[in-house]
Amino acid sequence: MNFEQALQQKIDLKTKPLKALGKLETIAYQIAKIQQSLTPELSMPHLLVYAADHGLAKEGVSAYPQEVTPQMVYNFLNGGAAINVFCNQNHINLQIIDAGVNADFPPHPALISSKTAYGTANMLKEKAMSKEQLDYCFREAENHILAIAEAGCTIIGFGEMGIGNTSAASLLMSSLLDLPIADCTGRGTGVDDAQYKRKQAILQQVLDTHNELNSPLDKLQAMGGFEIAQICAAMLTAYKHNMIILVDGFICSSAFLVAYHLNPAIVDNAIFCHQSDELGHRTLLDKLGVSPILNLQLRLGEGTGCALAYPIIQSAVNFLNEMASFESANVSNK
Ligand SMILES: O=C(O)c1ccc[n+]([C@@H]2O[C@H](COP(=O)([O-])O)[C@@H](O)[C@H]2O)c1
Ligand SMILES: Cc1cc2nc[nH]c2cc1C
Repeated sequence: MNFEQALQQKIDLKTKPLKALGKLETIAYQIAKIQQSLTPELSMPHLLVYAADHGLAKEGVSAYPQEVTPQMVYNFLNGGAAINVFCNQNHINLQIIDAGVNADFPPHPALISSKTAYGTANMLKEKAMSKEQLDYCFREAENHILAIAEAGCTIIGFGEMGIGNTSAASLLMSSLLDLPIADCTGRGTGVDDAQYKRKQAILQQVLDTHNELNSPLDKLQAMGGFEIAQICAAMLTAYKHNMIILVDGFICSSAFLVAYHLNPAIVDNAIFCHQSDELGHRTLLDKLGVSPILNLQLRLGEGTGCALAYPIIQSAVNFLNEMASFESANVSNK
């Protein structure tokens, strides 16, 4: 019997009707396979929130002003945001990364500075970032994930904060999946009908400006954001270290999409935690052929979907490790 067969048998011989633990069985199988262990472990869960500002925000593509990005970073550091609450509840180590916010922050134990610049350039006029800035994003994220992996973390979730970043995510999705921008663009923080029409028109203009680009990295450079680039690199590095990768909502999924185009095998280690209400996320997940754990109509970001799905992932690992088998519990199997 090979490893996969032994694993499936272990799941099937638990005291339950065949397949009765549904998606928990799929998650347990995936995690055991990643770790090549019939007794997998979730150790030192981390959640990293990458924050950055976007030059395109000047075009009025968000319902909120750009200052909200640094203000929310302070909120994260003071423990007042949704992600703080859910990480505390589930004992997940939370760190905030300044990937390129348009403000300076005093040192804080939960804050890592990987500041690329004070926000990206306006991609309607030029590429969002230079090649050097993209390289910096990759170097910083790789070093950071390496340190977390070496400390013994086996499961890592990613979140983001950045006014304007649904625009970058929609552009990457449209360009990488070759879909009309209308199928990839939602209301983000909640733009009204007039702003939504304008957002779509501006994003179409950005696509037309950068339509000569072919490689995923060139698209990321032209239409991404510093937080999206660092998350993409962090996910690729987490995969290299065989970590379990928790993917949050629309923006994190767009970062994953870039990573997937660079290394499709990454999907083996990814758990999609939540289907966001942001228009386009459902299509993106369908295109990847994945099915998320939760659908709670959230459209917040911050990694909240990961933190909320974490206890379900724990339950999947725990049933595999702790539940009795038909034989050990003396229960008749058909
Ligand atoms: O994660 C999601 O699915 C999601 C969907 C809509 C909005 N957001 C959050 O809202 C911000 C981006 O929205 P916007 O309208 O400024 O592009 C950013 O801080 C995200 O974390 C997040
Ligand atoms: C208040 C606020 C909190 C957020 N958290 C993630 N994105 C956000 C956007 C806004 C506007």
